[in-house]
Amino acid sequence: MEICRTKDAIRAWRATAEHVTLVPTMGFLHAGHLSLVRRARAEGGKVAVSIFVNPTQFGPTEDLATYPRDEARDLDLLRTEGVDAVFIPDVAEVYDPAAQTIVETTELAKVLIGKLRPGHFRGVATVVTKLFNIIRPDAAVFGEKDYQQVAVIRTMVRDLDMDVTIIGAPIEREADGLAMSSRNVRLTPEDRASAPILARALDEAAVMAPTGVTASRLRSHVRATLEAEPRAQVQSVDIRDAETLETISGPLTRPAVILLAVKFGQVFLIDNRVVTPKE
Ligand SMILES: Nc1ncnc2c1ncn2[C@@H]1O[C@H](COP(=O)(O)OP(=O)(O)OP(=O)(O)O)[C@@H](O)[C@H]1O
Ligand SMILES: CC(C)(CO)[C@@H](O)C(=O)[O-]
Ligand code: BAL
Repeated sequence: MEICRTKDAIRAWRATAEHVTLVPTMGFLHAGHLSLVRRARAEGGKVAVSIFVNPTQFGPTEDLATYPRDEARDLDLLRTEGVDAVFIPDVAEVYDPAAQTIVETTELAKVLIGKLRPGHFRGVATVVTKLFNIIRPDAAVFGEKDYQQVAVIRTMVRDLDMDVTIIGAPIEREADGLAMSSRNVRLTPEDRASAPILARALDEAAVMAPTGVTASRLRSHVRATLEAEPRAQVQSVDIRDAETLETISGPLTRPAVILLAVKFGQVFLIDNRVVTPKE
């Protein structure tokens, strides 16, 4: 496995590969990330993984300083997975302090998580553009746990005519349903025990969705389920068109996605589920 810390090094590796699928990550890898690596492997060709905790997608009061990191363990896991190259630059390698250019999906960046984390999707779109320009992958895999992030990337690629195929990969969960996340390790034991409430609320919603329930009734039910858990600080519960992320009112007529953001202490967790109405 080639470990590349500079743009020049990963570009030199790229020049030796015919077809490359990239898995962008912020490290502290878990089975969710490894499922993306396997999805990338299924494309054929070479697999590259980037590990970069991108400062521009964190707000000033967010957890950049405490974001979990373990480079040696990450590299071991990727080696075991048979990854061909890892791009693991430091901040100075990625960002020129004199840079002026940003990439932003103007509407999508403002709603849902974008409202809770202003500037977040500008940071994501900009760094993913840079990663695409540096590595020039044919395809890139993103997890559907970050549902809005996948929508932002797809929109950016379409709007800017980027020649990269975007692949969404399903959410990997712990045995009790909690969506895997690097941030889960920062939950206290009590919060960890309560956190599967997100998945339970989504499971209940999936059962209710085909009964002809309205979007607002479904949303209230999910919110009430979450609020019944005293440790959960509910940040947002949204029901949107699964394809366009537009708001929905009245009975569900098309697949909808339920998007949750909940804090436990200082730990920000997200989860989502696509539900289908009655046939
Ligand atoms: N449970 C999961 N199942 C599938 N994909 C996942 C899962 N968790 C993260 N990913 C995907 O892995 C990629 C890298 O994500 P990232 O490194 O931010 O990990 P994370 O676990 O989501 O961390 P965070 O604590 O920031 O939420 C993203 O495309 C993300 O959607
Ligand atoms: C796509 C990404 C690697 C960009 O920093 C990040 O947002 C993530 O890990 O999901
Ligand atoms: N997976 C999303 C990265 C972040 O929370 O900043």
